[in-house]
Amino acid sequence: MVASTLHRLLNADVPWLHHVLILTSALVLPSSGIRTFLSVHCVIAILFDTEALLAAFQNPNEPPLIPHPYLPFLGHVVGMFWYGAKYFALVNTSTQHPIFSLQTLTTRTVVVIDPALATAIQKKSPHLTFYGLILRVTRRLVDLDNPTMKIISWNLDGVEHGPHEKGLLKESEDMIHGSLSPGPILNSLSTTQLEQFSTLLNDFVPRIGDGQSVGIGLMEFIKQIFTVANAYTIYGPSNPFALHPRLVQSFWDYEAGMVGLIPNILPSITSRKSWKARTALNAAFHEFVENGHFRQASSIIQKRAAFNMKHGLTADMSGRTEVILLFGILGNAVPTTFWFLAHILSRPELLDAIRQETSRAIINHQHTTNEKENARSISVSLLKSQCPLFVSTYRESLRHIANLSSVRMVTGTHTVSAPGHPSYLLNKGNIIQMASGVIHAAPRTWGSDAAEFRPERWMTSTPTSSDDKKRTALLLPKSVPSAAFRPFGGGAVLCPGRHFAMTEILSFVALCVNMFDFTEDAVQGGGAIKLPEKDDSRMPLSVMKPVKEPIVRVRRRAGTEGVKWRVEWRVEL
Ligand code: HEM
Repeated sequence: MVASTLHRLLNADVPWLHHVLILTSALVLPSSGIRTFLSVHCVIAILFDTEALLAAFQNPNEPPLIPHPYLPFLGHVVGMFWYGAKYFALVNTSTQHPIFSLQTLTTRTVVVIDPALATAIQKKSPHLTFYGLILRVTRRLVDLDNPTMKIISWNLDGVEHGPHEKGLLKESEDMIHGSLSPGPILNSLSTTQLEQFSTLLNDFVPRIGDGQSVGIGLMEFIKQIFTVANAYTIYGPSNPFALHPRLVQSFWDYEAGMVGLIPNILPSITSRKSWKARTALNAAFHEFVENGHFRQASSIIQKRAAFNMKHGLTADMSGRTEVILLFGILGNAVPTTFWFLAHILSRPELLDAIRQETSRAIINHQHTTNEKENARSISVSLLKSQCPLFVSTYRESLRHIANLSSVRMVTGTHTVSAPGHPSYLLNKGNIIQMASGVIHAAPRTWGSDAAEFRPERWMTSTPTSSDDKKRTALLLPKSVPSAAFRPFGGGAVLCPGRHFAMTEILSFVALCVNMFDFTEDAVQGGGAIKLPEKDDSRMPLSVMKPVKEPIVRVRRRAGTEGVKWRVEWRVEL
């Protein structure tokens, strides 16, 4: 026992020689002032080595603790705030462990880098909770009160009252997952959404009057159309944004400052813009519920309102839960669409190839003498089945921007194992973060060109026949495990909106590239759009944003100014 303690002490990453020298000097030096100074210095120096000592004494089966080099307990927290999502990549570069842990104040954050371990950890388990953790954040994001938290948290993971007793959260979660799975409800939602896109985009640049153009930020353009269309589709014609159009701006002001609301320290001062916007959104959704506008909304919202009432939520709190759902609906879809479009527009050759490829999905494409007056429809099912380069570019865009870690909290100490790895002990109270950003960029998984944006990465390398059109888009490139592509999470917590998202994003971008020419605004020099830099230094709540959005000029494509476009859900040739 004593020998093992000594062994661990000696092996700890602690400069013992330095400490011993200082301590000895402190004891032998004649001046009491210098002695006190050196003793205090020595105590402080040893305190600064606390994490190295903790690492030396940790259970060898735990994921290795990476001591912060300067500041114990706080250093990694500051690092995460300072460097945002790329902090895990920075630590990983210097350590190269498949899994490691960081001391963060009183808890340990376990960072998972290896997809095989992520596969093992993300399985449904009685020892791990997702909602237990996420609810604490949600509460602060939309300002829920104690009685509401009590109702929502009832039998959260089916532990207190068994898995068959459904509380509000479980009831709502099951309903949303069911509604957004392939089937009639999803088809009906997508149909409404695509009609909305068609209408909004046809009106965006007027069809009459050749050469008209609109100048707008590219992200701004997508925010406008997506917010209005999704609000109509999900929340119906009397949705808060239809009644109060200024809320579109409020929603994105709120979204931009959400991270600042999480500490909940005087948010009306420390995160004022976001807090003010949230106040307006909460009030509008309160009105939405109170006035019964949810009765004209999608079946998802009608059912949610009924569950909320049954479980005793007030109209005010019920409205607030919609604000967070709306963030789930728009928060990732909008920046994903931005990057997908920006990657295409900034590569003229890719744009040409995609215009050519997506023409396979355009129907009613009649070459009459009056082509300008034609109506044209894009079929989503044909986009998905006949346009592999387009689909592959969508997936590659997601790989490049999705750096939100999948999180879990350990509720019971247990071990996990995966092929090729020793078993790892996860302790109760550990916070797990599966580091999607690091996993999506690993050359080990994606090849030596992992850092490159390769639009065709997800296509079969050879055509399945002599016809190049027969190349198809893959769900995953060869030899990439499914846990290595995780923009929609993984395992027990998978985004239920992924099918809806793919349909809306492919449709919107196909409409944009076929209807419009986008150039950089003259103030930015005109010409093809330059791909903006990714902002990877924020604590993410969604996929990455650009550091600066390009300002663009949008014109109808020459020769098709009068065409009325539609995008349709299920149209086969
Ligand atoms: C490209 C677009 C999208 C991306 C990248 C995305 C990503 C994600 C991720 C990663 C999660 C899991 C959260 C986590 O592990 O922390 C999630 C959850 C969720 N997403 Fe999405 N999402 C997208 C679009 C959508 C859309 C369009 C909807 C709704 C129509 C939606 C609804 C939801 C909901 C309701 C949850 C919570 C799931 C639960 O509580 O079990 N998402 N999304």
